[in-house]
Amino acid sequence: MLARPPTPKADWAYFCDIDGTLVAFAKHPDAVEVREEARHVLQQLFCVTHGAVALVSGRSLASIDALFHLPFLPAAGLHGLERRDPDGTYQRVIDRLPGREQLLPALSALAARFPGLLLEDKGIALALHYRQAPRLGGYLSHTIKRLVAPFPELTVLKGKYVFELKPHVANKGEAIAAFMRIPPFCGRTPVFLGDDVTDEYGFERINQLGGLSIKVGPGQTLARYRLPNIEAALTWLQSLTH
Ligand SMILES: O=P(O)(O)OC[C@H]1O[C@H](O[C@H]2O[C@H](CO)[C@@H](O)[C@H](O)[C@H]2O)[C@H](O)[C@@H](O)[C@@H]1O
Ligand SMILES: [Mg+2]
Repeated sequence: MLARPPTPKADWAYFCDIDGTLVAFAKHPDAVEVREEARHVLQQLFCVTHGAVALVSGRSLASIDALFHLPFLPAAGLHGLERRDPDGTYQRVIDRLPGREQLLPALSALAARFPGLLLEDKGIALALHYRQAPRLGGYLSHTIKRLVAPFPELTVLKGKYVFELKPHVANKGEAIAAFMRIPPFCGRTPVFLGDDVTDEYGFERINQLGGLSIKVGPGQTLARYRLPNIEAALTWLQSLTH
């Protein structure tokens, strides 16, 4: 049983996952609703911490900006493959997805074959969603394993009703570590809130850095603290800004 995290402090650095942590799941990636409360809490955190807050997501930066409309906010997209630093500089760890020419048509064909599957083309990462066809999980796992076998540079992340294919050169933990090397993050205690298996890289790195790893929702985790749901995560973050 994991404890609730202690009261947040203004001199910590805050890293937040998006889907399942700040925003409730929807049937389609574009159908999520970002509550004004979530935008507000990020803006307030940004002010109170003098900019030491970043979103760390599997979504692309373009998708993050389309959802939150906070283009000044530091963010890591695509599980750390791309980053917007506090000075606004855009960084990409890699320019192309190895095997994209083979994988995109193969996954498109798969998505076209089964109703309920959705292929999200994120450029240097691909996500095959099966939230609306959950019984296909086992079959997709085998099929995708076979498709990526010729590309050892790739990792398959199994998220919530999604298989994400990405180069293994980056992950959320490395993205957090990169932010922690630069102002205004450096020298602070890092905090990371996440809900999914893909956030475990972040929790592991936060633990190494002596920070606070916070799992939002149920499930096995390396995180040292837990908050039961999105509501509790927002309330916890808000308690710093009041
Ligand atoms: O790292 P996160 O910020 O949690 O993003 C993870 C993935 O989130 C999105 O997919 C998930 O949310 C969708 C909308 O609720 C849902 O339909 C899907 O089943 C979930 O897996 C996003 O589409 C992905 O690109 C992110 O990697
Ligand atoms: Mg998430």
